[in-house]
Amino acid sequence: MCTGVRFSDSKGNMYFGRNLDWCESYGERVVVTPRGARIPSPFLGAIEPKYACVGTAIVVNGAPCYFDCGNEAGLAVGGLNFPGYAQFAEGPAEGGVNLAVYEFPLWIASQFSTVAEVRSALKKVTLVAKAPNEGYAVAQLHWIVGDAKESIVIECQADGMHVYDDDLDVLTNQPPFPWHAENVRNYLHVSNEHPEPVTWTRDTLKAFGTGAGMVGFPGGYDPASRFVRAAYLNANYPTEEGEAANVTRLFRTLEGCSMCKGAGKMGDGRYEYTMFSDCYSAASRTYYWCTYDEPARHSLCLDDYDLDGTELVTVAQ
Ligand SMILES: C[C@H](CCC(=O)NCCS(=O)(=O)O)[C@H]1CC[C@H]2[C@@H]3[C@H](O)C[C@@H]4C[C@H](O)CC[C@]4(C)[C@H]3C[C@H](O)[C@]12C
Repeated sequence: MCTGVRFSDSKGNMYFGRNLDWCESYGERVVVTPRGARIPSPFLGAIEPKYACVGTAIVVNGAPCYFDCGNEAGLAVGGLNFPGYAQFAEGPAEGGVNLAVYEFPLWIASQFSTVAEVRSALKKVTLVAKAPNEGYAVAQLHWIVGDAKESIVIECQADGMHVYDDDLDVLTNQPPFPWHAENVRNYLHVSNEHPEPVTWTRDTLKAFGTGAGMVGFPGGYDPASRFVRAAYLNANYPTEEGEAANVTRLFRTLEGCSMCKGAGKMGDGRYEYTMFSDCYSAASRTYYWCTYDEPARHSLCLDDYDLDGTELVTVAQ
């Protein structure tokens, strides 16, 4: 499963990241798309970036198929599994903007600078069930898109595209986002306060220790439990100053939702675990990541690259 999180620091700088929970690698890399790149697109002809972006992707026939990415203007997007609900158009619609599912994150990050712009542009978009080539399936995803101010969730189902304001700034997996937003209301009693002693009959009861107000906090790896955990941790993390502390905040929040090998099997018997975690810092235009086997963080700063270049830059993850 996957978990995505967004927040802004006290100066209004966005941090956006995700856990990639899965069982196998696709040979993904960290990929920079500069403004001068011309990305082949099945329905548009080419995507011409207005903004350079960086994220984790596979590159198929010159097209970066991003799992998630952030751009130089401070907008970021992540795709998370949504099987059983995701449904895309069989073919392109007449008029409007037709996009293959795999190019959606690139299109968002390369064309827009704010969530408001994306929300408005989506009115004309049809997402078409098209894979990058015959070697891949169409990914069954929904997406979280964030900027310095807000985030939205985009879900395409049998009845069309839904765009939800995400006032919790988190996303996990199925069922649809409105269900998770309601389910969180079951956890209003969960609190970080240390409970005062109470008297029941003639007994005075004292808390065992820190976390006593969190009994009932869901600990599972299922999407609903991770959604509640991510929303609670994101809402309660104390304000931090500076890039390093805020990057740590993002990674620690994700860690609170991460999956350890052995704990949960997929339907086909393989273990699912947090293969990598990442964080895009809009202020420094830096993409940070770490993997399951190597938890030390790596980073790539967009400013270190020629953002007017024409070639994709690919870095081992
Ligand atoms: C599996 C990943 C999502 C992880 C997740 O949410 N798991 C949930 C598990 S569960 O169902 O809820 O059990 C998704 C996120 C991005 C996806 C990839 C990206 O969309 C890029 C290409 C797109 C191609 O169509 C398929 C391969 C692919 C390389 C995708 C493979 C896979 O679907 C990825 C890696």
